[in-house]
Amino acid sequence: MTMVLVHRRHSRCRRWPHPLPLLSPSRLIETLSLIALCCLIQQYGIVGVHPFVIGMAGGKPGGWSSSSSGKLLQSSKNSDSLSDSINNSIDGLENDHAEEEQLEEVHNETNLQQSKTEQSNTKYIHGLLTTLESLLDKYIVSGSMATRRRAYNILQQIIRLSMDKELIRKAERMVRRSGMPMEMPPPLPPTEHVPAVDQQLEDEELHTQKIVKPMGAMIKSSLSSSPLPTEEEKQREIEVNKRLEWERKHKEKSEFMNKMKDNAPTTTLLNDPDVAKNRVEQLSSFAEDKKLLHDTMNGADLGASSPSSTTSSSSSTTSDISSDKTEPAFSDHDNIKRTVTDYNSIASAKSSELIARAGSGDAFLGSVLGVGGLDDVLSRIRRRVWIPLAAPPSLLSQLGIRPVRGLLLYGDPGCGKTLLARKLGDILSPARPITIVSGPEIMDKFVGSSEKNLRELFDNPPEIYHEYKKNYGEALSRQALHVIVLDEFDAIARRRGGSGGKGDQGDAGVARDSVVNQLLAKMDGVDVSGVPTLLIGLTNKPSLIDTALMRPGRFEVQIEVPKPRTTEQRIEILRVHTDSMARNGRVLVKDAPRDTAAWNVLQNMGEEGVQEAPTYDELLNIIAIECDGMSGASLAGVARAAASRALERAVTDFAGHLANDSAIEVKEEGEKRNSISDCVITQEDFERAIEDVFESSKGVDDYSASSTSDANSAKTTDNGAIDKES
Ligand SMILES: Nc1ncnc2c1ncn2[C@@H]1O[C@H](COP(=O)(O)OP(=O)(O)OP(=O)(O)O)[C@@H](O)[C@H]1O
Repeated sequence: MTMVLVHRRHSRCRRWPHPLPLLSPSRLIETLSLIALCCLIQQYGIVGVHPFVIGMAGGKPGGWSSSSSGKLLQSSKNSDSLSDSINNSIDGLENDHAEEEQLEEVHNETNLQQSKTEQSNTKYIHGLLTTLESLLDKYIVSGSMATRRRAYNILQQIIRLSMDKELIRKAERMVRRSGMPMEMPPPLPPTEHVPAVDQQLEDEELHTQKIVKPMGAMIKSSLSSSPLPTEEEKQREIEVNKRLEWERKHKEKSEFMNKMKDNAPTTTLLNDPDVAKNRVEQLSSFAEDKKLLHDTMNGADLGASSPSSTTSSSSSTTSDISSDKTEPAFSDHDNIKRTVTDYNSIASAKSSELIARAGSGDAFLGSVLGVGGLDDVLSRIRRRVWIPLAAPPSLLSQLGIRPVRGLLLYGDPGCGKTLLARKLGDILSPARPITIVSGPEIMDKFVGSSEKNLRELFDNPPEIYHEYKKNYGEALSRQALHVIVLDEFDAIARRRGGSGGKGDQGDAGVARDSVVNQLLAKMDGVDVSGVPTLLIGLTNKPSLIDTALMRPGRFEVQIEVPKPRTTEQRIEILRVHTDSMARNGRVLVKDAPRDTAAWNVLQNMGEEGVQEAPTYDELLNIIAIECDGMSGASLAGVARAAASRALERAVTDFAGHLANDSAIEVKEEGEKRNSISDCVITQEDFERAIEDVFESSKGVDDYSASSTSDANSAKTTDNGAIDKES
């Protein structure tokens, strides 16, 4: 038996344990099978073991030998084919290894290249992500459509190019968090100019002009070439001439309008309300002219839109001041100087004029407004908020003053903050309805939605009232003040960064911070295109509001709406809520109006009863003393509860009579009376109502006490933040 050692040239293969795994499994099986076959045939024993080939030798010594190349050399006749096979196998093995090494190298190179590509892709995508982030920040602040378009394009690039799916997901998360809609933004509005498109439009316009103008001329020339024009043709010629003249005039107007859009504003503000009104009306007349021109150019009836009819229709819609002018609007040279800014200034002057009218005289008196015991508060609001809004804008700009943008009303629950804000809205926003929204309504569970809600609140003010729209049109729509009342303001304006600035409110805290940021941005007027807006924030907890919102220029005016402290204040509130009953003779008082229910009841009580009854003022005084410590809402509750006691008595009585078929009692001769017509509220009703309200509002009053201490610990400065006394 001979030990045959089969070598491999490759040094790596000489070590033990050698990489049998380098052989492909099929090759290994083939080799082993051949060796086993050899063993069986020649009946030799196993003679050699090699790390990668188990060699078998047998027969005569020297019948098998090893070569330097590691091949088995065969000298035996019987074993020719076998040794060939084995040698082939070994050749195959070596070739395999060479191929595998080559493959491995190629593979490594590819891997290297791929990782380089991935790295540079990741780097590029990170760049895009940074751009996207800054665009989204801008979008959160401005809500601008142009920014949204750019951000959307960047997002699409990331989705298209990123090799790393995680980066795509990250980009999408960023977009969702910003509140930007994922869908494609609407196409560019016509006001956004693209030079190439503009050029094309210009070319097209020139082309159309070429077609339109000769058409009129053609008709004219064809008419003039006719030897004997008929009556109809003459009429037609007049119409054509009129039309050509009309086109010329309106072309001038169009050029003027374009000039207004392109050029910088040139004129001063106009404060005279009549002039302002006139100018705004002229603008609307111009719009009408333009529409008629458009209709005519599109084939509307020539006669109906003839120059004479256009002028008369437009002048008939203008004010009486302009209607007595013989010259049509915009015909004199001065008008050419007007710009869009003029109309905005005029409308702005008109808006302040309307506010001035609404708040003049007794408008700020509590008794007129229906708000009791808050005359101090009302006079402060008048001075700080109404006066700058009612002043002519030109005067304000000369004085360097801007109307306030935010008013914070704070105080205990039920002290009349919402009531006051509503009434103020009527004075401060006479041209359009006010918007009242509760803080929690703005907050949305979806990331970015709260900011969006807030933006929409500012960006979509209600339309101005019809009569103003009719008279002053779009210009006033842009300039009339929009009053937004934010009830439960602390829900959206809480201090950022969680309590103590540690950001311990988790995701909800982060979301709320972003809402405050949005509010700050909106209040700072980043978006100059919006209508002027006054925010009125209402809260029971002023100390929770973010301090950045309190600085001058934002919620600059902060006023406490307190509980009624004196008997007089409570009397005023009670008077607001009982005035109607007393005037209608439903309160049993000595000075009840004649021939009312109360007066009739008094008559039946006799002289003594009348003497005992209090007057209306005395009754209010008695109740106000007994209601010490109550809020405005509780006092209103007392009035309601007393009335319902009297009503209960009367209805029960009446229903009983109905059941007995005696609903109508004859009290006196000829007079038909029943318990309903005798329904009056007595002093006793009020006293029992006070007990009821005290009983039912016990918990609320406890809460009031605690929040009073909170409010009291905060001291208001007239123009600035709320300072904690501690
Ligand atoms: N000063 C007041 N004069 C007349 N009525 C008042 C006054 N204060 C409160 N009321 C009555 O109480 C009701 C509730 O008041 P309001 O909702 O304005 O209080 P609030 O301060 O906004 O309370 P909250 O902080 O709980 O929202 C009012 O509708 C009104 O009928």
